[in-house]
Amino acid sequence: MSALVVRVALPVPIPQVFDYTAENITPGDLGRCVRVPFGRGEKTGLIVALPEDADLPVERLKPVIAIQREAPALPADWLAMVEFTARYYQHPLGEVVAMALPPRLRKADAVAGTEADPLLEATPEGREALHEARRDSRALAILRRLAEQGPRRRSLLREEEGAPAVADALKRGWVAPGAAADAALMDGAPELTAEQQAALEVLSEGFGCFRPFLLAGVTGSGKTEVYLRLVQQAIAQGRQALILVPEIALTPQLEGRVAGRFPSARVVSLHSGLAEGARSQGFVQAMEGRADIVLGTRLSVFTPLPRLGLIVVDEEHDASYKQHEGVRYNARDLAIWRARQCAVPIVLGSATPSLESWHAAETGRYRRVELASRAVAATLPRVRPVDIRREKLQHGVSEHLLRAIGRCLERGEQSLVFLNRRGYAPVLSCPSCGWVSRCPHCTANMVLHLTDRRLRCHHCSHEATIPLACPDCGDQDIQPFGRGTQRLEETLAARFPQARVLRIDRDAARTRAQWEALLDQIGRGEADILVGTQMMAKGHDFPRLTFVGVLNADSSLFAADFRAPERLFQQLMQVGGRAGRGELPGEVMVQTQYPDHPLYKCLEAHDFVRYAALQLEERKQARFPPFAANALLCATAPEVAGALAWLAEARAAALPLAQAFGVQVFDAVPMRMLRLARRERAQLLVEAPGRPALQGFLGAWSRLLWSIRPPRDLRWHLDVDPAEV
Ligand SMILES: Nc1ncnc2c1ncn2[C@@H]1O[C@H](COP(=O)(O)OP(=O)(O)OP(=O)(O)O)[C@@H](O)[C@H]1O
Ligand SMILES: [Zn+2]
Repeated sequence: MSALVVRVALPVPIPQVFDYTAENITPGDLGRCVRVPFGRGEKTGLIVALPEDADLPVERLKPVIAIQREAPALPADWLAMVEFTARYYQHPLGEVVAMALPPRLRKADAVAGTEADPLLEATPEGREALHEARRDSRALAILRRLAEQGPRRRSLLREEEGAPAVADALKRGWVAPGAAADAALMDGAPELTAEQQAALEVLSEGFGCFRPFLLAGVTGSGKTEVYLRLVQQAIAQGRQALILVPEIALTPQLEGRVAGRFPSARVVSLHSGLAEGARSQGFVQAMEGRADIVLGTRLSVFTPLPRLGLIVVDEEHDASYKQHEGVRYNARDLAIWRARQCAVPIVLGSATPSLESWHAAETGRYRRVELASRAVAATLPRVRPVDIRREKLQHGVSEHLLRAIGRCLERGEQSLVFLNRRGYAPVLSCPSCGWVSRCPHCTANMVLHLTDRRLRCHHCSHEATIPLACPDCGDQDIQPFGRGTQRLEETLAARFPQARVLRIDRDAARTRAQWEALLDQIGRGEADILVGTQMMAKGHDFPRLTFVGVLNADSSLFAADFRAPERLFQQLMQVGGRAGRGELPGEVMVQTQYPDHPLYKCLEAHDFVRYAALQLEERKQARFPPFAANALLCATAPEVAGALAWLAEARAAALPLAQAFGVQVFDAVPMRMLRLARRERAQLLVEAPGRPALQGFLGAWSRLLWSIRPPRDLRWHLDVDPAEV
């Protein structure tokens, strides 16, 4: 068959695909990258359809330049997924493809590593040879390894023992490819607790069909162990497992733990810190079915997996699953869609599930499985609010908290003081004229960083030197106001001169390597007091960490965003959950001016269920998600008036549609943080009774939006299911 027309998704910011002609096209070319003329230049895109007819007369179409046939074509289910993403998030398909495909594949140069990588095992002849051998050889060393450790990937053996030795052993018939299911071999797994075992039994009933589970397990309950057993079962069935983890959690420690557990499985790890080549290679390995486990952050939800058998989303509530720029997708939600599409079970795990998932479990859409106790520790840590209304704080820290740290030090244990604000002080100000260090480009203050002596805007990264005197009135007595992690570190070091104080925030861990080094240092016990931001809040497991103190939690208690209390509760439960995970009991103190606030009461009682019920009731009254579905239309311009005017036009276009779909389109408003990086911002909210209504409306509305010609300096985007409103 030689179809003539190919339909191509190109990375251009318009919701359109483009037709070209090509010769000798076969159905196998669907999903291949292609180079085409575009405008005055060339572009690379993906063939997304082989239509019978083009939208234009065929003679007016241009021919493609080249089709990349060396690399495998993207499979149909992958195309279906990017098409769904484009449709659901109202984003041009070509840009979704460009985001989801690793650069090397996009560039249409071939990616190495298409070779098969079988699991090798010792044959009966091999075992005999091992017994009879009198002289040692490299090939025998391979046999010994296989006899002791079970089957192993050929590529791993080549790395360990050298390629000639592997070839030699194969030639002699001592080793041979074994069954794929051998990759399920598990190493060093602890025996499950009765509770973990019970959970595993329920979850494993899900294999073979679409079944969404919510694994609600308290901090330290050993959810990871349960995931790993499930992964083992999936691999034993000859299937692949996809494990999604939050941005900050994917460390070599976790990679090592998973790879170490499955010595003969191929584990592909995907995250944003990966070099282009490594990402492309992992992607291809997964796509060709050679990877058994894909472990990765949000983007890896787009990894093609022909033998997919299980999806796990760890810490499913985590904000990093939602992308905040470009294609504003939520990887957890796409993972659910994908599990349904591939008819596989999906496990969403968390100690503090998102209210969306919790509600889905309450209403029976997801099946809830619980782990109510910790795996190792006898109890959950004791949590106490510290009332700071009448106490004189020492540089922001209460005496209660300081004494608890002191006791912890005496016992030789680690403590963590959590303050979600990096830098030395959030602002520099002048006491005589009221000048503050504002960012010239944003509605925000510039943060004082003393380690490198700079003022820095955390929103646009604008930097300035620290003035010696007030720029407005010349007063030399300008002062840092408030505190950040650097100042807290200084305070604690002064109070506990004998202690090793270690600060962990984005400034201390700029690169993945620095972040790793810090975690190793803590793990080796080379720090007594940790000062950390949210980077330290989740996932970590340090058995000697027994005390957690929290500063400045109140600041998000009355925030304007309706999700702020949910996030605060999750964050406090997660950070508190770092205490007392091993044999030693843990303690948590939260400084607050509102010790009787229901949030702190629920936290004290470790009562997620009650807090979730309270929050869901409020959401129901106010018609917030999950009792409604939202979208935001956002516009930015040099002046907010321009953004508001365009949004008003967009709203006028929406009104007739809104009525038809039963959705409400609110007036455009300037954003709370009006200026960001020299642009002013406004948005309008769309509220629908549910996702189907919202989707129906957005589909029709966005077609109109693309047809309203915006002023040249205006930019706009839609955010479907926004994380913040
Ligand atoms: N069955 C078990 N026997 C012994 N140790 C276990 C068992 N299950 C888990 N552990 C250990 O308990 C600790 C907590 O487990 P894990 O980190 O998986 O918990 P989690 O539920 O993911 O916690 P969090 O949500 O707080 O991150 C780990 O050190 C883990 O190795
Ligand atoms: Zn700024």
